[in-house]
Amino acid sequence: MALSGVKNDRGELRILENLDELRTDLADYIVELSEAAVKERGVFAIALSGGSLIGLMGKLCEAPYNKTVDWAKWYIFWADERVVAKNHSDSNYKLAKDGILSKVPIVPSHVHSINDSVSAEEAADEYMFVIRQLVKTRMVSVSDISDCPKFDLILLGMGPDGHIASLFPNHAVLDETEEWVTFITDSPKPPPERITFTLPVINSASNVAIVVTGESKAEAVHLAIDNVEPNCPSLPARLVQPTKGKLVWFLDKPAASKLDDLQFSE
Ligand SMILES: O=C(O)[C@H](O)[C@@H](O)[C@H](O)[C@H](O)COP(=O)(O)O
Repeated sequence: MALSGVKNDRGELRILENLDELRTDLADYIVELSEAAVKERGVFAIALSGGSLIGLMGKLCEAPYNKTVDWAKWYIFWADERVVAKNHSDSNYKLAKDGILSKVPIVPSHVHSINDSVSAEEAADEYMFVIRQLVKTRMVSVSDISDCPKFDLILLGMGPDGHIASLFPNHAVLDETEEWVTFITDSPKPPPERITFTLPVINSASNVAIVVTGESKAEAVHLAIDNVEPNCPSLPARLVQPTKGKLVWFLDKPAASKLDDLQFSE
């Protein structure tokens, strides 16, 4: 690992030498959290995003991970999903299914994807209902300071504009505090219709990881992590501040290249 440490109150930074190291470190991190959750609660509730994240999780389908993970205990959710058919190339479900879920022995009934045959609003409502049922049975834990679900791990990517899940800069969706899952119909990143976890749910998780690679995101990484003046309060990634949970950033060197006060070991 090139560098790791805690930065201000912005969580733990893991800056990896290259993508291969990042893939391995990310797989080790996920497996460690899965083992801890299964030991403590008997299950592991993990929420995925779309984008490059899924490819970066690919090591989980390889030895030794594919054989050692207790896949039967995994419950899969999406922190955000595009409202398209499940077999559409834009579907985050399809991305995860093709990239990971079809390659490991996950229990099909533990995979909680959205209803793709209704409107974005209905899909968000239904998804919240599904999560509510699983919170009741404690397949998903509950926050002890709010009534929010407490996912064992929420995995996020970040766009060059600082968006995470489908929470975009300067969008009213950032102010949603009542609902666990909401919807948008005007996403600046296509496709326009999406459902997304809200900030209160993301910030109630036991663990949140933001996985960012590439130089095009270096400025957003700087604005999301460093003490910048004027502050960028509406940069969604900056609003990820788990109340009691732990935030970890997985960055490659290009993504970390504009962070203040960092010296890379060569
Ligand atoms: O469905 C989506 O669009 C995502 O969940 C989104 O939040 C994604 O994680 C970021 O846009 C980063 O995507 P990249 O890693 O591909 O840039």
